[in-house]
Amino acid sequence: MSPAAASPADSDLVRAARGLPVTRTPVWFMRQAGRSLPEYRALRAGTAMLAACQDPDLVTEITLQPVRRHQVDAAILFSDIVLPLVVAGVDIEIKPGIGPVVANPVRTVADVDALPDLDAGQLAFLETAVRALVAELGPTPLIGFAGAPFTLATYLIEGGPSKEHARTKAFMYAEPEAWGRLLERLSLSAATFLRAQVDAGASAVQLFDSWAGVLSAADYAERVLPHSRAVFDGLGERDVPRIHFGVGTGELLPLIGDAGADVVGVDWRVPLDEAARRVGPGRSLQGNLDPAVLLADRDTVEREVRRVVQQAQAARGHIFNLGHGVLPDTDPDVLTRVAALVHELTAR
Ligand SMILES: Cc1c2[nH]c(c1CCC(=O)O)Cc1[nH]c(c(CCC(=O)O)c1C)Cc1[nH]c(c(CCC(=O)O)c1C)Cc1[nH]c(c(C)c1CCC(=O)O)C2
Repeated sequence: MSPAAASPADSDLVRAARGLPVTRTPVWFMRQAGRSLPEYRALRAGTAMLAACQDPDLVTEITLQPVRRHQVDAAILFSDIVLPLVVAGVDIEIKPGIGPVVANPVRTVADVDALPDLDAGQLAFLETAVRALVAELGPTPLIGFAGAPFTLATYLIEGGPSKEHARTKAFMYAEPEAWGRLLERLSLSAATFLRAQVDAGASAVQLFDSWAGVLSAADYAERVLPHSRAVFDGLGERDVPRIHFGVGTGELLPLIGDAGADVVGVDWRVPLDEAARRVGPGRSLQGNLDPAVLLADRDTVEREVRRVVQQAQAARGHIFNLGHGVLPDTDPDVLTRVAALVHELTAR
């Protein structure tokens, strides 16, 4: 929570994303809502993940839990990257400890053409949740999000989580036209999903291209980036900062920015001073504490937080975050301490 901000548009998160002066470095954590919190586990008990994501009361409460507990500077909508597909009618289940599993993976050109499209009219539950959240959050911004076309394609084609994404790449090389159509359709549904959140009051958006780091820069630039750019372009004139994140994207950092981001999310592999050089001027950075560091002793956590804050001085603006999501075994008190430490170290 930014004590000085009167509105989310004037919050430290939005200001840092735009490279404007802040009262202190804003902090939030990817996967801040979720299994690290006992109050989340209690609330979720007996409700399937994707059902919870479509229940406005549960979405609102789960989204607020980490904001209350950790005093972070932003809420992120409780949802999932596969939700637009699920709402459109694709048979997907999120299996605990595994991730999204697709009943009928996309393996042929005909499978691509048979995918249902998302209609904005199917997102009333989402608008209800976002409006309730914005009212509850006051000056604290809500981050809306969507999965980027490539990362969604990996789940659709592999049928579930995968390490190498070999089937995905094989389809990309063997069926370039159908690949282009698939990513185009996924970009349309991601844009519809983001517009619904922003129009209901979200103050920033993050596009998760979690698995883009498995691609070469050349393939990413030619076969993926135009579709991620189309998602951001689909926001039109909506004046909210755009955060773009992937894991293992060290070689892609300049391109991740070029796709239309105000803020480039960086994992723990590239220090933020080096990331600032790769991303270039005109963009802020988000990251990049290794989530595994939170499992280490207190002194290590503090040293690593200080290092991230120090290296971030090379960036136009900095949003403190982890390099990827909170690990389920993380002690939530450590997250609370990290948020407080970042605030203390960076108070202007
Ligand atoms: C790749 C991806 C997915 N989902 C998401 C991504 C991109 C971010 C990343 O790279 O981690 C995005 C996501 N998923 C979730 C959020 C909520 C907001 C937040 O607090 O960050 C966000 C932003 C909730 C969730 N999404 C999921 C959970 C856990 C489900 C549960 O609590 O049972 C949560 C809280 C399930 C999920 N959904 C997905 C995976 C890999 C998993 C984990 C499976 C597991 O470990 O159980 C797909």
